[in-house]
Amino acid sequence: MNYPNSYISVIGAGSWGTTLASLLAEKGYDVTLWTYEKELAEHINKQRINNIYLPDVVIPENLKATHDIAEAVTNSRYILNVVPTQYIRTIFTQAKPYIKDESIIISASKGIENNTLMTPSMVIKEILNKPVSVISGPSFAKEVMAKMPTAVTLATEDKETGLLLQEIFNTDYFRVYTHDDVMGAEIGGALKNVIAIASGICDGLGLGYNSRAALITRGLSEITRLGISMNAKEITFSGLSGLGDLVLTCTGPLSRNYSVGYKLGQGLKLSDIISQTKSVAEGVTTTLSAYDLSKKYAIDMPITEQVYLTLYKEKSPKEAVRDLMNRTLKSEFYGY
Ligand SMILES: NC(=O)c1ccc[n+]([C@@H]2O[C@H](COP(=O)([O-])OP(=O)(O)OC[C@H]3O[C@@H](n4cnc5c(N)ncnc54)[C@H](O)[C@@H]3O)[C@@H](O)[C@H]2O)c1
Ligand SMILES: O=P(O)(O)OC[C@H](O)CO
Repeated sequence: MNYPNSYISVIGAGSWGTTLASLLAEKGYDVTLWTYEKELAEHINKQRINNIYLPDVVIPENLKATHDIAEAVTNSRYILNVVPTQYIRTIFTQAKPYIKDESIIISASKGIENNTLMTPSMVIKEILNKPVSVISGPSFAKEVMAKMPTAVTLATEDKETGLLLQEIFNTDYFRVYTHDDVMGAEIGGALKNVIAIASGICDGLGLGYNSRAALITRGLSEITRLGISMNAKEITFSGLSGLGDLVLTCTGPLSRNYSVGYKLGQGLKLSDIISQTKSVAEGVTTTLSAYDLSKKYAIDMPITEQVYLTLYKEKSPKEAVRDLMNRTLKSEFYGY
């Protein structure tokens, strides 16, 4: 199939970048996948396998990998960011001189930058001075790569770009819905990772299904409160990038964030858990940002606070659960 302006760069060859790059290559686009690791680009080009982040799955022949950021972005009409959040600023600053003015930028990363408290699209927009669209929602890479039915949100600042990107990403197993709330899509996608750590902790402690349902519901409540204060739309949090991704990540053992929490609940130390894998659990660093955002906007975020104390202040998971349950009693909904 031939598409006009069909060059697409995918920046970041973790499991999600590799999956989205493969999906686009299978649709017939000319896809270049930028890898942080030099040897990974060589391996993908020779063996058609991402042996570090997504082994056992064959990568389409028309996908080219490169470790050279200039080569990756120079001819591209579309540039898709899939770099873990804390590295986006460095990588896009390096890429900036080679990115064409007319390029369309999309971000698929889910986190909040530490210290600046900016979402991925805010970071990239600051560097490139252009609008950035966001693709988010319940989407485990392994399941998308296996072509299991998946639905996601594509949030854009303008409708025309939304319709264009919807056509580009949509397949018969990857259903793309347009939306206009970039901030809401990113806040939901980033903060669900924090609640997923809490959900994993509960399961690791063997606390049953009631606690998990409570965490999902009250987690959504605190994510929504923060999102609204950051000018996101309330309705976004009941959509795919909000509730949808929260449910998936809090209940699916495929989630890296849930798995970190589960191991913490079983008594392992955070530093040991992280050192055992090359994969990123964005919730670990995003917890710091989420905690800072709750203070900045004066929003009550009790689950986020307990995850922060557990990850960074050596509070035991059991004590965190006890303190969550023993807070001052209150009404479920403000104003009722
Ligand atoms: N994996 C999924 O199912 C999935 C789904 C949706 C969104 N996401 C999001 O996509 C983003 C990328 O996650 P992933 O799962 O593809 O990654 P991953 O955990 O599979 O791989 C880690 C990635 O980090 C990169 N990396 C490590 N050190 C780096 C550095 N110093 N500079 C730049 N890059 C470095 C690696 O090259 C690799 O691409 C995250 O924000 C994640 O939340 C992931
Ligand atoms: O494995 P996780 O916890 O990073 O979650 C992956 C995706 O964000 C799920 O939508």
